[in-house]
Amino acid sequence: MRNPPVNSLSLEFLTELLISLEKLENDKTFHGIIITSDCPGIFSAGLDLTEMCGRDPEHYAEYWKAVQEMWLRFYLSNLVVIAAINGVSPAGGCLLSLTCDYRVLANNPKYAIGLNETLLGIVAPFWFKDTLVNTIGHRSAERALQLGLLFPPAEALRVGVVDQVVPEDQVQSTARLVMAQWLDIPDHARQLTKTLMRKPTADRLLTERDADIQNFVRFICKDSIQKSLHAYLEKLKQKKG
Ligand SMILES: CCCCCCCC/C=C\C=C\CC(=O)SCCNC(=O)CCNC(=O)[C@H](O)C(C)(C)COP(=O)(O)OP(=O)(O)OC[C@H]1O[C@@H](n2cnc3c(N)ncnc32)[C@H](O)[C@@H]1OP(=O)(O)O
Repeated sequence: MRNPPVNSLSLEFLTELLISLEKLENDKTFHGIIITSDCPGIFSAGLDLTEMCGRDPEHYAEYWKAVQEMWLRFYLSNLVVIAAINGVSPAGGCLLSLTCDYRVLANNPKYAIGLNETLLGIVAPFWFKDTLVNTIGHRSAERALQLGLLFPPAEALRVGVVDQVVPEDQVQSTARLVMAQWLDIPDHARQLTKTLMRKPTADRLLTERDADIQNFVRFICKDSIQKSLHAYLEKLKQKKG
């Protein structure tokens, strides 16, 4: 991912990600992809706050549809998808990694990962929640979501948000080793098993997709939510000054 400075998932970047995924899926010489970051120290800052702040309802609806599409397409991809997480990964950045089949995280205490939406005064939608529950179980997910926990590497491994923590200079090589193991499995059997495991979760969003967009638009348009997102963005900008 190369969307400096922080790989935020803007509408344009999400569209590029989806086009890239589609191209790779349509090229039958590809069997797997490794998602990693070109921004030093940052895997992805998550959803782009500027797409959710000070825009009109039509824009929010279009943006949310793209976020849903990203989740659906990566979560259900027939390719083996591995996240080589070489930086901090809050909220939507964590969600993107949770769509992958395997997560390797660099062992740097700054590289926290988690769904921290509540800390921003927002609520992780049900499909964010379902993805986390499927990964770490109900009790751990409930605690992590309510408290908006961002896990440092050792904790992330203990709770199961990531599958492996390795020294920073070994993230890419480890992801490639893991990819080789996954690609050794007969493709059709692995793909069908992935579908079996993930389709019920994806189907829930597919059947409630329009309602989920409407909920998002209603929620994000609230004055109180706009105020807190605006204040949060300002705080991020002032950090430098
Ligand atoms: C009732 C149920 C209804 C259901 C409703 C559902 C509602 C759900 C709604 C939303 C869900 C959202 C999920 C998300 O993903 S929200 C985004 C969460 N992300 C964050 O909190 C991360 C914020 N960023 C940071 O913490 C830092 O930027 C960090 C990634 C740690 C990098 O730090 P650093 O290297 O120091 O860089 P800066 O902070 O200086 O940032 C550089 C510039 O980038 C801008 N920035 C940062 N993050 C974002 C972002 N997520 N979106 C847009 N822009 C971002 C930052 O403002 C700086 O900008 P500038 O250079 O102009 O000052």
